[in-house]
Amino acid sequence: MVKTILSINNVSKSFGKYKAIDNLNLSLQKGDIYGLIGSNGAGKTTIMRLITQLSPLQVGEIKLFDQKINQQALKHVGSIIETPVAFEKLTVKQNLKLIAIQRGINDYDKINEIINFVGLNEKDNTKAKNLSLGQKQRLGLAIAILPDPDLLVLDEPINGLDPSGIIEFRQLLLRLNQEKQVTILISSHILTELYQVSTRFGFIYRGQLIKQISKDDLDRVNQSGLMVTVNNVSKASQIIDKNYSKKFTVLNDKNILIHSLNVDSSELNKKLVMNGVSVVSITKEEKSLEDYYTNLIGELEND
Ligand SMILES: Nc1ncnc2c1ncn2[C@@H]1O[C@H](COP(=O)(O)OP(=O)(O)OP(=O)(O)O)[C@@H](O)[C@H]1O
Repeated sequence: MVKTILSINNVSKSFGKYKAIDNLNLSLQKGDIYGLIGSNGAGKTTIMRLITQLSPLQVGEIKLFDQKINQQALKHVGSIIETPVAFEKLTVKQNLKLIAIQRGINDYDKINEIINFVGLNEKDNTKAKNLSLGQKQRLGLAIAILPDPDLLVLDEPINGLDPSGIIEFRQLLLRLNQEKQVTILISSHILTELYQVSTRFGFIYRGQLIKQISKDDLDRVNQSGLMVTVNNVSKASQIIDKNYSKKFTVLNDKNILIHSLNVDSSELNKKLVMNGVSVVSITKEEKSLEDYYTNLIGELEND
């Protein structure tokens, strides 16, 4: 059964006369890794601050685990929003102990388990202020997951990480999601990375959710077809036209794009070669999340 973890209903938020969030509706189902995408100032952090009650709700309703947000429900939410929350003068272990005391967690073995999980075992006695940026992000994640949250809210958690740090952080998130069934709301401007972790995407534009799409649907929409590279496009296009009832576009003197992936490329290859066309390649042409986002925003800004 699909279980709704978070639902944001008709939420608006203004700062003075400026409407930062405008009648937003969004929901997360259990197991989602929901990637929140939008340009600078679109409203992503504001949404996350409203969910975690760092910012008071003005209009609309937010439900966590099917109840109105309250302190009890928030105990099941971990977050990294803006700066990580560690105390600089405390060590990694002391920071986690403090959170354990605050949250009434008596099982101190769990602290070591989490330190291992986020890969800070060699730094457990290092003060937070002496950690590298990536290690600080890991400590932030450790603090967020110590209370075993059902929902993690992560605002640009991979900012500033080096390439291997990004890969490790991604693996941590996927493990949390798959092994501990944690639902995750995550924002990032690194769309290639967001694409790799997310199961659904929400696009925020000027405080509004302008589009929501699952990864499967995105992949379907983004598969733009088969790119056929040949030495003779006019002959090749006649063969394609004669044998396939598919739309295609001759892009230049070497390339033809067939607007479908539902074509057997080895059969096509054989037909072309048998008719004297020499085939350089036939490749699947897929667009990226970034292409999708750029198109979406481009359409809005040209309206
Ligand atoms: N406390 C505040 N007072 C006044 N304006 C605010 C406040 N917090 C946010 N805003 C405004 O609300 C809008 C949304 O900001 P928000 O931080 O949510 O954007 P964002 O999508 O997270 O952007 P970024 O990708 O740059 O982090 C911005 O125009 C911002 O200036």
